[in-house]
Amino acid sequence: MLHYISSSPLRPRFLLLPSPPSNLRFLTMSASPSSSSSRSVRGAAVSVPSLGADEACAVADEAFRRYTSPSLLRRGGVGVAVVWFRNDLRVIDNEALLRAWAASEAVLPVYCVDPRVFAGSTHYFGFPKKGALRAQFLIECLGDLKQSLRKKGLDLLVRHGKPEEILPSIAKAVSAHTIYAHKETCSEELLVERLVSKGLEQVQIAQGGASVPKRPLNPRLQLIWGATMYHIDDLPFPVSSLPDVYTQFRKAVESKCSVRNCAKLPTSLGPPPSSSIDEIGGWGTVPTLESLGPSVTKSEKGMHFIGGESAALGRVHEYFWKKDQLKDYKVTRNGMLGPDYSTKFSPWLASGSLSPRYICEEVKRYEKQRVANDSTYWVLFELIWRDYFRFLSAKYGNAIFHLGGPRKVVSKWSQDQALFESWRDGRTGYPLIDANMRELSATGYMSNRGRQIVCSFLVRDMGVDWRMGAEWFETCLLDYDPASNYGNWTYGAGVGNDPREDRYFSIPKQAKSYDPEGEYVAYWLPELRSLAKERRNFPGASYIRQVVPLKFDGGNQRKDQQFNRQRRPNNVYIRQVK
Ligand SMILES: Cc1cc2nc3c(=O)[nH]c(=O)nc-3n(C[C@H](O)[C@H](O)[C@H](O)COP(=O)(O)OP(=O)(O)OC[C@H]3O[C@@H](n4cnc5c(N)ncnc54)[C@H](O)[C@@H]3O)c2cc1C
Ligand SMILES: Nc1ncnc2c1ncn2[C@@H]1O[C@H](COP(=O)(O)OP(=O)(O)OP(=O)(O)O)[C@@H](O)[C@H]1O
Repeated sequence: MLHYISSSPLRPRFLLLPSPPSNLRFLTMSASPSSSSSRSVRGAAVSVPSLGADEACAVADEAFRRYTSPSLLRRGGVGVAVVWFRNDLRVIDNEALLRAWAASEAVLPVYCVDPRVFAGSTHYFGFPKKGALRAQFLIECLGDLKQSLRKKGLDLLVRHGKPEEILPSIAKAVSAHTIYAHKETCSEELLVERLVSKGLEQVQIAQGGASVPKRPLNPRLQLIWGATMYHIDDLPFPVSSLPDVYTQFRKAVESKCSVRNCAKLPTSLGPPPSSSIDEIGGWGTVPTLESLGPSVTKSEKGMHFIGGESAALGRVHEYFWKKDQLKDYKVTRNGMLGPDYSTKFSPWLASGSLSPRYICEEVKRYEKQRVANDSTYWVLFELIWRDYFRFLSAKYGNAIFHLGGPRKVVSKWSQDQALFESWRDGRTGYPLIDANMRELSATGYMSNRGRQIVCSFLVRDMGVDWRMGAEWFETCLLDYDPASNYGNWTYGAGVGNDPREDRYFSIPKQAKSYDPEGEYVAYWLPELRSLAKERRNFPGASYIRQVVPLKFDGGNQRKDQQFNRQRRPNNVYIRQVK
């Protein structure tokens, strides 16, 4: 049984900044694939994926064809089933959608633009719950989902409001017997599941068919697991006994479970219950730029991620097959600059536009057709990390959001606003930190290497409450996912479930290893470009004054640097120096 604890009070605050339709963005933002990496290094922004419109459509169509299998599927249900889309904005390998289809004669897909998700504030520090870039990415996901559902004989009903208010009334209007949705694991989402269930208890629908008694029934909420590569039911232990060491978890699942196949699609998922759609006010529209507020200023640098399942399928195709990057992933994955050092699948995984099982099947296909090596395996290794954090969130419940983390570690933290703001805005005086934080604000993305470094700096060198960093990431990240975000932050802060995951990242050492020529910092901080390459990460007095000294300076600190000793934060313990 997953745990439920009440959610935070709502502090509504709309931050939804819409965008042009995704098909338009394919046209306006496409770049020649071969030039994308070098262009990003020189300056211009690149779209991810960087496929032209025709190519993107062809790739998505081909994937849909491969995952359509009319002969294997049977539809034996009656009446109407509703699909409540949440963080599963895809058609391929969407088990909730498929189950609804199999158990009904008509399917109604619904998405609720929930003010708690699109607006409101983060729990402790009141940052915007969803930054404009992620809101925009999600709008694109919804637009694409609507189009894909239409191609499959359905459509997407879009309503603004809370699911627990919308879904019961829709279920009543269309006489739905079941609402299918994917199960979540964190308390905010679990609360909504409970409220929807409760709301449905108040609804009575008459049963159809001559052979069944006419006693009215409540529609029910059927929750399905679908967020991870390994299915929760296939784990060799109950989630409550999940190992606290990642390697133990990984070895157990790799040796004892297999990844289930992606669910295949029928040729058509239709029809929708069209007769009742007019009665409930029509299909509604995906929020647009005009309807939802001011536009977001697009960064002229870095990556522009395109939302939606079609773009996700395009990125898998581009990274694995077209650019043939998969075979080198393990070597390149610690990079920071350009679109191709890592897969960039995370924004689509977080919105559910991409199934991790689809990635797994594409890895296997690549291994058969091209090459199988450490790199091809390593993408799966990383996806197991993602699974692990998701299962940990089910095991530990709200403890992953608490200051002491799952281990209830007691230590002193500062909530110094000025220090935090210098970190948030990329003004710490450390180019590696500032460049990463500026990339995050400008694009909604930061490399895994960057995330580890800025996390370590905030919690170790500044001694600032790690939840401030985690909540800022929650605001900004396109790939924000509560389990992965708070899971990684608890590790970085040394309060995670595994006491050994407690590391200090030395900035001079990281700069030398991962940005030896200062290309990354000079990209985001152009004022450093004129310096000699080896000085870009160590600019001394020619750059902003450093707001705190480093705990360990790796022997690279210049003697003439001025530190503001008053600001030196409370000590946090450090177990390892990396
Ligand atoms: C402080 C911090 C916060 C983070 N917050 C998030 C978050 O909110 N959402 C999120 O998806 N990832 C988060 N990560 C993990 C990781 O940084 C991103 O998943 C990764 O950078 C995404 O880029 P990519 O898709 O190119 O990754 P790749 O290197 O190509 O990896 C492939 C996939 O593996 C998964 N993965 C890789 N590393 C991790 C990891 N450490 N934890 C969980 N999954 C992983 C992701 O799904 C990723 O898309 C965080 C890491 C840190 C250190
Ligand atoms: N998906 C999520 N994303 C971000 N934060 C979440 C998510 N799910 C839960 N949380 C946050 O975790 C918080 C931790 O809950 P907590 O145990 O603190 O309970 P609480 O009722 O909020 O009590 P308190 O006010 O004492 O913190 C939740 O209130 C919620 O804001």
